[in-house]
Amino acid sequence: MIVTLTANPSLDRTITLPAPLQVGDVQGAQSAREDAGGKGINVARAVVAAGEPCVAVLPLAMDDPFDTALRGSGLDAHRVPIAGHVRANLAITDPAGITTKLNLPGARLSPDEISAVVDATVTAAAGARWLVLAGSLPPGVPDDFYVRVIEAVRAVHGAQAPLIAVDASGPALAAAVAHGHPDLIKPNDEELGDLVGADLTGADAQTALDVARALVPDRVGAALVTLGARGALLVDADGAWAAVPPPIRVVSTVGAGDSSLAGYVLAHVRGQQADERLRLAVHYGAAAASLPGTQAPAPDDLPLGDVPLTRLT
Ligand SMILES: O=P(O)(O)OC[C@@]1(O)O[C@H](CO)[C@@H](O)[C@@H]1O
Repeated sequence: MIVTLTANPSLDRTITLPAPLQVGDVQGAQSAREDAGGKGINVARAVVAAGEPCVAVLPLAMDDPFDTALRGSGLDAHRVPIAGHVRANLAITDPAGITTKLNLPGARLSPDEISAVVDATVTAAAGARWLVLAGSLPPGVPDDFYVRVIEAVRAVHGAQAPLIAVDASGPALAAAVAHGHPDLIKPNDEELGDLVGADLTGADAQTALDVARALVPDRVGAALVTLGARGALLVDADGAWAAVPPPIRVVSTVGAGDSSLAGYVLAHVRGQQADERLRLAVHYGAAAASLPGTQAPAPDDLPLGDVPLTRLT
């Protein structure tokens, strides 16, 4: 079983434009859709679509309209009651596959609500193979929140604790790497650069590897670094591999990284080796980018074509 925690879920509104976005202009949209989103929820949707059991933990008020979209997704969700309401994030996509994303801060959590989210995650993690901690932290939640969750899960479950993946950015990721020793992190090029104070935007796999090696395995068990259309890099204690996606038509890149993480975890629970985990991660990321909105890919959505892989070390 896989458990995900989304501390800051979002109702993802995607607007598709028939022409490139013109800032400051009035433009007619072609279509719109809404998905129950937030990084951990997106991971959970891809995992469930692949037939693996998954529980998604999230803070959610009883009367939140987000629950309608969440129920529609068919996820097994553990809702931790809070007073605030889920944010709505906006993605605007154009015919060239360029996405503009506007994210709101999210509902403020009180100290009691934060403790309830930690407790619910510890409970849900019993017997799980993976715990995926994903996304930004909402207002009121301190930067070391993921460290707190990791420590609580490991303290309660000991040797039976699940492997823990962290998909975050900025101070939340920095704290998790400095103090939590996650089993896996999944930064993109920019987030990895922020972590070490370097500009890695657009970097190739070898450059990203040189940076990631400073973290793996001393600070994190492994790093899956997504590089957008250039594919991804996997670094663990035993080696490093790079993979590139098959050709696709990009529709919406929102959630592609989440699907990559889902692909990695799915391959891991199926007993696949590091290179095959990376291959499935890249395949899932490509599938998500070829689907509209934050739609999570099912196995049938995986694009045809190879995912060429190179061993780097
Ligand atoms: O504010 P965060 O949590 O960093 O990002 C939120 C978000 O952009 O991430 C997902 C795509 O990865 C979307 O479902 C959601 O809108």
